[in-house]
Parts: sequence; structure tokens; C-alpha cells
Amino acid sequence: MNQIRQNATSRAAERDAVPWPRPERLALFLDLDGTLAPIAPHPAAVGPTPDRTALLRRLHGHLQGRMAILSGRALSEIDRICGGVRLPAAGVHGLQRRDACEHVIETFPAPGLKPVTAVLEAYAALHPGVLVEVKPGALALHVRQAQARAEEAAAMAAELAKAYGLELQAGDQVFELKTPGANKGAALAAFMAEAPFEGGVPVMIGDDLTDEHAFEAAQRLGGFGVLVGDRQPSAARHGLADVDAVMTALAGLADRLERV
Ligand SMILES: O=P(O)(O)OC[C@H]1O[C@H](O[C@H]2O[C@H](CO)[C@@H](O)[C@H](O)[C@H]2O)[C@H](O)[C@@H](O)[C@@H]1O
Repeated sequence: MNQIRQNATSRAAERDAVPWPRPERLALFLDLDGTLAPIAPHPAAVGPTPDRTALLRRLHGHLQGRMAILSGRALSEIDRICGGVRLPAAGVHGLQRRDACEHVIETFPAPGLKPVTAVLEAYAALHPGVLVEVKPGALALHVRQAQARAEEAAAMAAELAKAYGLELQAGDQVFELKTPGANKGAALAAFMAEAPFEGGVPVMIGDDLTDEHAFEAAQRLGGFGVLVGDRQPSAARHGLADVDAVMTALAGLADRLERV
């Protein structure tokens, strides 16, 4: 029993130790919901916190700008939750991308989104708890407050995606219908091809299915992914238990960067 307990403890310790690349090479990519911010009942219930904002500001400075947020949220939402620190970022799973010079590249929204918005809003109006989030180039059908509808909502989202030429991205209690052609992996690769990220070692920290694209891209480009939580399978080579463990690991990294 003690042995089992000891093994579990050492596994947890291994999981919580991120082997950061050398500070001058590290290019850090961070997911938002479920990674930097705990999951909340509703997207609007997530807001900035002074600690998170201060930590992001510190890291961005110490990494000489080689840090970006990769999120399913719109850029405006990323900025709101980051407390107004305007970081390089990919929004809506890469459909929007703001580079280190604050230049924003946005994919033109698919025409199918308009009719699909009407269908989903009519569905949400009939079913309390179902929420439709309209984003630039995508729609999110949230079922966190109506989990009994999850299967039905997944089937409907899949059917609508096929009928209207949209891409389906499943996430944590959400089914997203997106303009095709973007994902977090492509966004990470685009950042890595330009200053100040170029030549760095990419590390992506994320929790959800959409982060898998970025884990794969980070690995392909010489770095690795860090999975938050224990969802499996995952392309991430390292792990952190939860948002608190992420904040602790990032604070430790900031301290280390300060000493360099
Ligand atoms: O890529 P991320 O930054 O992790 O964004 C993914 C989606 O996050 C938001 O939805 C999720 O978080 C909400 C707040 O905790 C939660 O209520 C919801 O159930 C989750 O799916 C956001 O609303 C989506 O637009 C993002 O795509």
C-alpha cells in the first residue's frame, strides 16, 4: 500500500515538473480556459484576476515577447480576461491572429455561419441552459448548463457543419462550428516562423481537445506540449494537474527568468 502511495506521489511529482528549455530559447504558448482560468458555469463568468495579469506581464517581459495566448475565445475576450495586457494571441482557434507587432490577421467568415446562427439560436430559445456564443468566424453551442442535451446537440452540430461547409470542433461541454482552415497548431507554427519566436523552443500548455493541434505542432518544431488534467489520449509529453499547478509552474518560471 505504501509502495503504491509512494509511486502515485512520485508520478504526480514527475507530472508537475515541466522541463523548461533554456530561458533564452523558450517560446511559451498558453491556452486560456481550463489552463490559465478555472472552468466557470458560463463564458462571461470568467474575468481578469490581478495575480494572473501580473504574472502574464512578468513572463512576457522576461521572455522578450516570446509568449502568446492560443484560445478558442475571440481576441477581445482574451484581452478582457488578461486584464488588458495585449499579448500576441490567436483567437477563435486561430481564425484571428495578432502578431508581436500587433498586426491582426483574420480569416474571412464562412457564409454558412449566418443561417446556422438562426438555427442554433432557435434551438437555444427552446431549451433552457443551452447557450449560443457568436464569435468572429465561428459559433459555440454550449451545453454545460444543459448536459442532458449534449448528445442531441453534438448530432445537430455535426449535421449543420456538414450541410453548411463548416468545421466541427468539440470541446469541454461545447460544440463549435467554425470557418474551415484554422487551428491552434497552424497558429503556433505561424508565430514560430516570425520574430521574436523564430529559433525558439515551443512549449504549449493546454487542457482541451483543440490544444492537441498545438501540442503536435510544438513537438514537430522541437518543443513539447504540457497537458493540464488527465484527459487521454494526448500528444502532450508532460502534464500539470490543474489551473493551480499551472499558475505555480508559471510563477516558478518567472522567478527563474528573473534570476537569469
Ligand atoms: O481555447 P480556450 O481558451 O480553452 O477556449 C475554449 C472555449 O472556452 C470557453 O468555453 C469554455 O469555458 C467556459 C468558461 O469556463 C465554460 O463555461 C464552457 O463550458 C467551456 O466550453 C469559450 O466560451 C469558448 O468560446 C472557447 O472556445
